[in-house]
Parts: sequence; structure tokens; C-alpha cells
Amino acid sequence: MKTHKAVWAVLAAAGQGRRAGGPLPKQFQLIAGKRVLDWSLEVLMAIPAIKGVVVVLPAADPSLTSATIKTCVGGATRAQSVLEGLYELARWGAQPNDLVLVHDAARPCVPADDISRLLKAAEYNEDGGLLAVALRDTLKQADDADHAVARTVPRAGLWQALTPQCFPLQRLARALENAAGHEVTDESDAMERLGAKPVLVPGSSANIKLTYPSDHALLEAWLMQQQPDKQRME
Ligand SMILES: Nc1ccn([C@@H]2O[C@H](COP(=O)(O)OP(=O)(O)OP(=O)(O)O)[C@@H](O)[C@H]2O)c(=O)n1
Ligand SMILES: C[C@](O)(CO)[C@H](O)COP(=O)(O)O
Repeated sequence: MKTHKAVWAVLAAAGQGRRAGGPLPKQFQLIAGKRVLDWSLEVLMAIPAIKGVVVVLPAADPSLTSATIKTCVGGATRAQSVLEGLYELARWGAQPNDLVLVHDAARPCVPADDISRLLKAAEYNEDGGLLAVALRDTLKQADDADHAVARTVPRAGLWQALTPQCFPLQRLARALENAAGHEVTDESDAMERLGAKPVLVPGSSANIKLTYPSDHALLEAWLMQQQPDKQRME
């Protein structure tokens, strides 16, 4: 049964991008003619069900604000930044049972279709859900000392978590508050700690996160395909 009302989004863009390097945090770097953050925001804004988006930034910047976009300042960890985004949504008028899509600004290639399928799944599962990709390569556990293989890990049932991840606002806020002081790298982990069983929604393997400098070229190739006119000009 459908239990939720409006749908909102939080775009996490308050990180420092240490692993990606560069003169600016990765979400502000230009790829295929646009900031990574703007590519990601554009996908969210194209989903008709989304009522409003809170963009969580490293420092105040009202320039992104519009009737459907608000901004707030994030925290030291991704979890703290997302929590700030949820508080901003509540101040904006979002209701406790409303659904919130949380997306990494550093994942600009997420297909809109994947988000729509995630929303449908989360609307019918009270514990929410997340986009994910089933592990496809053989998995090795390394011996920390010298990178020798300690063992092969059975990969059946293992998935890589992507974003967006989608949960009811109030339960997600409580889960992230409860996880304070623990290392939680995604919303699902915080929810799982409270006993939730979010549903895994198979997503596109193109939805990679800009994490290391070598990811830049992959993202650029994908995003250029979305912009055939620009590709022809260059
Ligand atoms: N305190 C933080 C940390 C991360 N993020 C956001 O969460 C997303 C995914 O996080 P990650 O790839 O770990 O980004 P960074 O923390 O910026 O990267 P790094 O760990 O390399 O510094 C990014 O869009 C990032 O801007 C955030 O909003 N607030
Ligand atoms: C939320 C996330 O993108 C899911 O894969 C990821 O956990 C972000 O943090 P990480 O530090 O890059 O793992």
C-alpha cells in the first residue's frame, strides 16, 4: 500500500573531494561544459514527482536558490550534511512521511529512468530503497601487509550501493541522528542499524561517482553523449 505523500530530494554537495584532487572540490569542477553539481541537479529537476530540492553546500551560496531549490550548509561528514538537508526540508514544509531522495552531487550520470523506478519501489516499501549494482567481478580479500590475496570472497548476493537512496523523511532523520559517531557511508546503513530492510533497485553501472582523477574521463565520455550538439561543436 502507498503510505507516503510528497517527494523531495537532498543533493549532497558539501564534501571536499580529497581523493579526486583538483583546484576545486569535485562537485564544482567542469565536465562536458557544466559543473558536476549542475549535471546532477538537472537530472533531479527533470523528475516531475520531485516537489523541491535542497542542495547541501560547503558554504552559503544563495545563487542556486529558486522556487523549487533551496540551499543549506553541510557538515564534516556526508551523514551530517544529509541530516542538515533533511532539517532544511522540514523547515521548508516537508512532512514526516514524505519521501526523500538523497543523491550524491558527484554522481552526475544517474539516468532519470533509474530514479523513477527507485521511487516506485520506495513508494511501496515502508523501509525505502536504494539504487545498486550487483557485483560482477570476482572478489578478493587482500592480506593487508603485502597486498597478497588472503582469500576469494563469494560474491553471490553482494551489491554495490549507488545513489539516489530513498526513505521517509522523519525515519531517515532519526536514523542519521542515531548513527552519529559511527562511520555510516550511506543512508541505507543508518536505516539498517534501526532494523530496516531497504529494497535494492538494480541501477545503471554508468551511475559512477567521481571519486578518483581517473573517473573524470569516464564521466566526460558519458555526459558528452547526453549533449550531442556540444560534441559536434568541439
Ligand atoms: N561532509 C560531506 C562529505 C561528502 N558530501 C557529499 O557526498 C557525496 C559523496 O561523497 P564522497 O565521494 O565521499 O565525497 P567527498 O567527501 O567530497 O570525497 P573525499 O572523501 O575524496 O574527500 C559528494 O557529492 C560530496 O560532496 C557532503 O555533502 N558532505
Ligand atoms: C553514498 C555512496 O555514494 C554509496 O556508494 C558512498 O557510500 C559515498 O561514500 P564513499 O566514502 O565514497 O564510500
